[in-house]
Amino acid sequence: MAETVTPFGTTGSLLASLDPLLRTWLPRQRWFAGKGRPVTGFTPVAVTELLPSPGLPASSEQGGAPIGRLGLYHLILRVHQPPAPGAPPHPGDCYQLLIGVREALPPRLAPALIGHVTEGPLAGRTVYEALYDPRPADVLLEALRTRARVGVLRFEREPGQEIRAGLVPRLMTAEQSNSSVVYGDTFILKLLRRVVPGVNPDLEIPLALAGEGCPRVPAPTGWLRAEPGGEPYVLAVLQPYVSGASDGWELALRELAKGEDFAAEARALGRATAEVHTALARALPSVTLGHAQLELLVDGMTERLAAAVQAVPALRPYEHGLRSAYTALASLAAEGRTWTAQRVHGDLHLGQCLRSPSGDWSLIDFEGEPARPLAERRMPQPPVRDVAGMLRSFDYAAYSANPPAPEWAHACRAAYCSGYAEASGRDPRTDPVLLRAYETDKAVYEVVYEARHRPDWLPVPLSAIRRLAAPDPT
Ligand SMILES: Nc1ncnc2c1ncn2[C@@H]1O[C@H](COP(=O)(O)OP(=O)(O)O)[C@@H](O)[C@H]1O
Ligand SMILES: O=P(O)(O)O[C@H]1O[C@H](CO)[C@@H](O[C@H]2O[C@H](CO)[C@@H](O)[C@H](O)[C@H]2O)[C@H](O)[C@H]1O
Repeated sequence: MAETVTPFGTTGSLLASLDPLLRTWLPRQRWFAGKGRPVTGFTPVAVTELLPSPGLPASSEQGGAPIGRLGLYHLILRVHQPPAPGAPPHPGDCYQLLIGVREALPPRLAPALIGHVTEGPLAGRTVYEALYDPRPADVLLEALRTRARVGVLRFEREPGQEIRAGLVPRLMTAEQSNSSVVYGDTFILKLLRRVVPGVNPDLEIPLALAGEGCPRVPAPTGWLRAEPGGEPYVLAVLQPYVSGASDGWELALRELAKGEDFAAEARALGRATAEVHTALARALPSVTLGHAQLELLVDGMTERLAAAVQAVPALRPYEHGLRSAYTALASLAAEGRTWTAQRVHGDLHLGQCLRSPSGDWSLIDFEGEPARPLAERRMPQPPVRDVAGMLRSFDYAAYSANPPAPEWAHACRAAYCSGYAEASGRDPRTDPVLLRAYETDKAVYEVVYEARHRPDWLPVPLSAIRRLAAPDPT
């Protein structure tokens, strides 16, 4: 990136001030994907001053008067880390940060502290995670409302969609892979954290579904893009907030705890999934997966299994049994069986389903599995892949209960498939080989995910691994 002159010097001197603080703060963030490896440095991809720093002259580019005693910087930083053991060298992931600068933090912002700057033009000031602070969060909404362009940042709003000024922001505290701010129960802004150049499915898919008039997915109202160095990034998406909604995971656990059946909701979820798939098949291209593509699919699954066994040795006794799910699929492909592939959700589970107070289900978060490369996440896939994700999720709920409730999972899984069949005319259970292969692939992914992020949960996907490796012969 070319050096940019800011009121306190160059982007280089801003980064020099932040560098030692970010090295310790960044790895502690839930959304930081490179945990377990030290941060060894940063390269700026884009640095944008949104509000000038307190006590420093306003930037000539910005031109505006300093607002209060708050400085606000938008950063896209490439984070350097040594590669994971056995992985090839990597230039480092890029993260989006919104950094506030104040002379001191009021107590309500204490959890947002990044650190105190000791050197350079910002010496003596405090830097913090600005999304906690309503003022910077308001700056973002106002920029979307007014379709602002600041430096490389392009704040855009869907034609015909209005955003009311002055909605009160609050940062969501839920565990998530990105960071979201809710504005007055009217909108939710998701700020993507690990960003990659290219078309982001979290904006692409909801926009395509909105174009089809599909009511199952909140339609984007606005978004933030940037094109530093000619590479396009989607950085944030604003959409209507489903006020008073509960997610499917919370609801499922609540019903389980009461010993209640969840089959009616599972059936409604099956219908909602099928409606989204039908709209996606209309909106975006489908392809036929023939022998060559299916071989690639099976190879991918087999490689992920091998990598997972390396990462989590507890999988080793089941490797052979699990692989039989993939060889069965390869055999069908060799016999000439083909499947239609289309754009899908890609990481569908109960937590991605919201039920409004009126009982309608919406699907959210079309980013796909964050660890997979963007090109892979945007590839057409058989819709059974999402079905498998949901079937795993019912199983997850049932096996995280004490005692486990396999009958409950069985009823939900059957009801979900029936609902899907009612709305689409295709019952996923008529495709058992593909379904088992995708369920196996998902369970393997979950084992690695839990080993990395929530080791206490590892027994939940491992119990499914045991069943998938030795399926009931009936
Ligand atoms: N449109 C919405 N209305 C209400 N709540 C939402 C909406 N979109 C997201 N949420 C809430 O925000 C949480 C995180 O959103 P999500 O898109 O899954 O982010 P991430 O990719 O960071 O996990 C969801 O679990 C849900 O509780
Ligand atoms: O939060 P994301 O959408 O990025 O998804 C990741 O985290 C999920 C957990 O929060 C994880 O889902 C797994 O646990 C869920 C219960 O917490 C369960 O409903 C899912 O079926 C199970 O896969 C998901 O795999 C991961 O990508």
